[in-house]
Amino acid sequence: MNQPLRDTLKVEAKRAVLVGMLTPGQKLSKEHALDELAGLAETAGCEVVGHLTQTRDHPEPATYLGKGKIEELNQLMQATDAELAIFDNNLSPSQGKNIETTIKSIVIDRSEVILDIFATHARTYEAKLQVELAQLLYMRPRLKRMWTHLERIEGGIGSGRGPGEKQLELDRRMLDKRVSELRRKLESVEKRRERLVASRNEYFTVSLVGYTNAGKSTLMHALTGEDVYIADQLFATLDTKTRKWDIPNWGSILLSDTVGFVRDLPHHLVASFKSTLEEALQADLLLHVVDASNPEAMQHIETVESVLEEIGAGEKQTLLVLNKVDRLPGHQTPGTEINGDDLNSIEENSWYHILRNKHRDAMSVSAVTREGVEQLREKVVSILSKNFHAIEITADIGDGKLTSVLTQLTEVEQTTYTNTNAIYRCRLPQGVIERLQREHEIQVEFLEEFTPSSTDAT
Ligand SMILES: Nc1nc2c(ncn2[C@@H]2O[C@H](COP(=O)(O)OP(=O)(O)OP(=O)(O)O)[C@@H](O)[C@H]2O)c(=O)[nH]1
Ligand SMILES: [Mg+2]
Repeated sequence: MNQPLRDTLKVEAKRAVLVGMLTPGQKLSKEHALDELAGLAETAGCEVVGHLTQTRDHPEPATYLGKGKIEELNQLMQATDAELAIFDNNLSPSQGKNIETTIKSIVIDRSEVILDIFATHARTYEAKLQVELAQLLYMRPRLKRMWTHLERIEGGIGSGRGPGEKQLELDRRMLDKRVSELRRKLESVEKRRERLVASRNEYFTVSLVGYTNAGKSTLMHALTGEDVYIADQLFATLDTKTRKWDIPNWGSILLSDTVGFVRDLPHHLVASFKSTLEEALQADLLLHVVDASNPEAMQHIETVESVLEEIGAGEKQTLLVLNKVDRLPGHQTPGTEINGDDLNSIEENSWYHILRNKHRDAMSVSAVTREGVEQLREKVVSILSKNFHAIEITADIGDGKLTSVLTQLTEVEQTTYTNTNAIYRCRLPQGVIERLQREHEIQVEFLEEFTPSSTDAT
């Protein structure tokens, strides 16, 4: 129905010039400022044929870059035979339009590239709905410009004057209709997922979160041995995947892999993916995976923390995992134990040392060589175990399901029966206790030894 419109968001193999602005607060050097955008553009299928940066205090309101720089961009586009200019920041609809008018080529911004990658990588029904919704919401204020793209592609329908207002109005209405349809469909998928999540409540849950390409899926594979999709590309994983992680003599954890984050994630995308992420964020613990071999690691951590904040998971218990230590300059001891302070071989003053000093509780691992993976496993177990409370559960004797859930979750230390009730003594984390209370008719009493001493003397 709105096929032609969606097509204009497709980046496809195109020769592209990357454009960025260096503002005073920016920590990146001029040479590396556009590295990430290049990665995004290539993942989207573009061929990068040129770079252009401008150092300025503030963007120009109408055209983002200064007038002279736009002219320079124009010349560079011609010299490199580029069809597309990709801006590293997000452009307002009118900035995009103004620049396009001047350079007479398609202009896209960071959001558009990310949306395009998401659209290509979406596999599940839900992810596809989420991406389409985000794309339509992004397009809505830019419809007029999308039409000009289309005209150019199809050789100028409407003799360059753009579509009539009537056509635009029709498109807008069509788009709004599709948006509400998508929202409705997503709602019903979400309800179905909520039921699924509820049925998993017997297990402890841990979620892997982090910047795109940090190695979340690789770590998931290293921990669970299950096959997952791993690729050296941005946003390889879009759908939350959950695998069982068995820990011998302890129990099982459900480990979820999630979509990666990136700086300036399009707002609509965060909103669309919020429900998928929320599911993962119900977890008892988050493992925040960082590519410690990337000089940008510190900024990546900040980005991830602010997205977590935005989706209401800022306060969640989180363990930082510094991954890819095998790639650190000076690293040379595969197979040996590493736990932070032993990494003397790694250059002093490197960003890795700064990272370690700032995050002393972080675990260092390599998901590829598996160094530190065993220690990570122990740490996760010890964190989860620390949350345990000693409790006494009184339940109806007829609740057989509760007995089987409890024996899966924990070792029941003592079971006694009265005529009507079964009383279990065991240890469980707070989150699990709350879930059991929601799902079963039970009374829970916290036993002295593990709860902080009560002021209420009985
Ligand atoms: N050298 C090295 N490479 C790693 C390590 N962990 C992951 N990689 C590589 O990093 C790339 C990205 O890994 P993924 O596991 O797909 O990363 P991800 O965080 O799941 O990425 P997205 O799904 O795109 O968000 C792949 O090429 C991996 O092989 C590691 O510990 N050491
Ligand atoms: Mg992944």
